[in-house]
Amino acid sequence: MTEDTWGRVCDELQKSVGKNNFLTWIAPLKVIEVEDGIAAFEAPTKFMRDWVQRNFSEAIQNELRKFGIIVERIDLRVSTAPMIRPANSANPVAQATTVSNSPRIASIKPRLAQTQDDDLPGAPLDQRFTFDTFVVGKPNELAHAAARRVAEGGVVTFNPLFLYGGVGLGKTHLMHAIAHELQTKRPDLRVLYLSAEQFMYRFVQALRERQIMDFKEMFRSVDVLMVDDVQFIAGKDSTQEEFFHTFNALVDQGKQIVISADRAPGEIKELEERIKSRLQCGLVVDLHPTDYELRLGILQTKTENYRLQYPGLMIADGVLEFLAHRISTNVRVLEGALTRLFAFASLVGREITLDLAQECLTDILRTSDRKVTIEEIQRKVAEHYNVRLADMIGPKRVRTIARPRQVAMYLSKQLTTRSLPDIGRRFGGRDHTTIMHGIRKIEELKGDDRQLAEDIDLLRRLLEN
Ligand SMILES: Nc1ncnc2c1ncn2[C@@H]1O[C@H](COP(=O)(O)OP(=O)(O)OP(=O)(O)O)[C@@H](O)[C@H]1O
Repeated sequence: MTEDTWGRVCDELQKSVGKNNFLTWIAPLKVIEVEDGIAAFEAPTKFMRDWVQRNFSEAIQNELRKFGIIVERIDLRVSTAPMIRPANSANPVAQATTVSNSPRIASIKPRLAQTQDDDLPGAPLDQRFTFDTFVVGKPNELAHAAARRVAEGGVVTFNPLFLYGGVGLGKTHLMHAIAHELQTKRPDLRVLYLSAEQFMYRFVQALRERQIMDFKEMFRSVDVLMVDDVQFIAGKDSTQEEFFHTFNALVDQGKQIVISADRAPGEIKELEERIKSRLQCGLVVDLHPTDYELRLGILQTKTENYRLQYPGLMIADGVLEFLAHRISTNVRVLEGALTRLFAFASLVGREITLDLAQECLTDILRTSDRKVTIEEIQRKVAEHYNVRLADMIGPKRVRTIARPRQVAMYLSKQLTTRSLPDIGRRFGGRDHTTIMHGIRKIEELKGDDRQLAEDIDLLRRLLEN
C-alpha cells in the first residue's frame, strides 16, 4: 500500500472513529506491509499496540476494504526503530501528528498544538462542543451554571469542579465548552484538557523514557487542568499517586481543576480514599438523566441545523416527540438516530414521518426498549412512598395513595412500551383515560413540585439500573 493510499484511508478513518481517537491512536501508526491477507503496522508503544488492536483494528480493516485492500486481519507490532514519517506525507493530519522519536513529554505539546486551532497542549477540542450548542434543561442546569462560572476564568471559588453523570449526558461537551470559552475570554491562561486515560498514557510514557520531571513540570504549569473520565485511573496505583500530587500542587497554587467521571467520587471503586476526599472538596455536580423536555429541546435544536443542511426536507408533526419519548437515556444515541433519520430521508427523498422513523430506526428503538416491568415499577414506587403494594392496584382514592399510584402510572408510560389500556389493566383494570389523567397530573405537578421531580428522578434511576 502506498503512502498516498494510506493517507486517504486515514482521512476516512478520521471521520469514522472521530478526530480525537484518530489523532491519539491511529495517526502515530506506520504501515509496514500488506501481504498474504495481513496488514502490518508499527505502533510506538506496547500500550498503543494493544489498545489499537482491541479498539480500532476492525475500523482499520473496514476502511481498507473500501479502498479495495481486503485483509483477514490487522497485525500490530511495537516499533523498535525510530518512527519518522516522510515530511511530504500525503495526509496532512498524519503529518502533523507524527510522533517524534524524541520521547520528551514536552514534545507532545507542539505536536498536539499543531493539530488544533488553539494553543492547548492537551487533547484536541471538538469545535461543536460549545455553550451555544449545549441545550439546558432541569437535569443539567446546575452543571451548566457551574461550568459557566469556571469558564469566566475569574477567582477560583470551588476547586475542583467535579461533573458526573451517566454515559452521553454531556460531561465532555461541557468541559470542551469551558475550554473554548476560556480561550476566547482569557487567552492568557494555560488550559489543559485531556482524558484520564491520556494522563495515564503520558505518565507511563514519561516513566519509561525517564522524563518524569518534564511531565511534572508540564502538568504543574497550567492554570486550568481538566481531566475527563477520571474513573479510568481507579485501580491504577502509580497513576493515581501521580494524579494526586499533580492535583495538590495545582490546588495549592490556586489553579482551577475540572474533573468528570461517570459516577460520584465516593462511588468510584478502587480509587484511593485520599483522592476521593480531595475530589469532594469542591463542587460536585450531577448531570441527571435527561427528561422528556430536555430531549425534545435537543432534538429541536439539532433539527434546526439539519434543516439548513437538508433544505426542503419535511418533518411531520409528532416525530420529534416520538423520539424524545422512546429514546430516553443517552443523548449520543438520540443524536445518532436523528442523523440517520435525516440521511435516510434525504436518500429516499421522503418526508420524515413516524412510519419512516420506525422503519429506519428499528434497531435503536428496539435496544432502547427498556426491560423494566410495570410490576417492578409498582413495587419500587410503593417502597419509596411507604404504601402497600396492594394499594397500587386497589381502589383507595386518598391522596397519600393516589399520588404514588399516579407516579407509578407515569413511570410505566415513561419506562415501558406498554399502551395505556395495557397499563390500565395492570393497575387493577382501570380505564385508559384514568391512566392518561394520572400521567398528565404528574407531568403538571412535576414542573412546580421540586420534591416530586426529585422522587421521580430517583425512582427512574433505581429502575433503570
Ligand atoms: N444538553 C445537551 N445539549 C446538546 N448536546 C448534548 C447535550 N448533552 C449531550 N449532548 C451531546 O451528546 C453527545 C454525548 O455527549 P458527551 O460526549 O459530552 O457525553 P459524556 O457525558 O461525556 O459521555 P461519556 O461518559 O460517554 O464520555 C455529544 O455529541 C454532545 O454534544
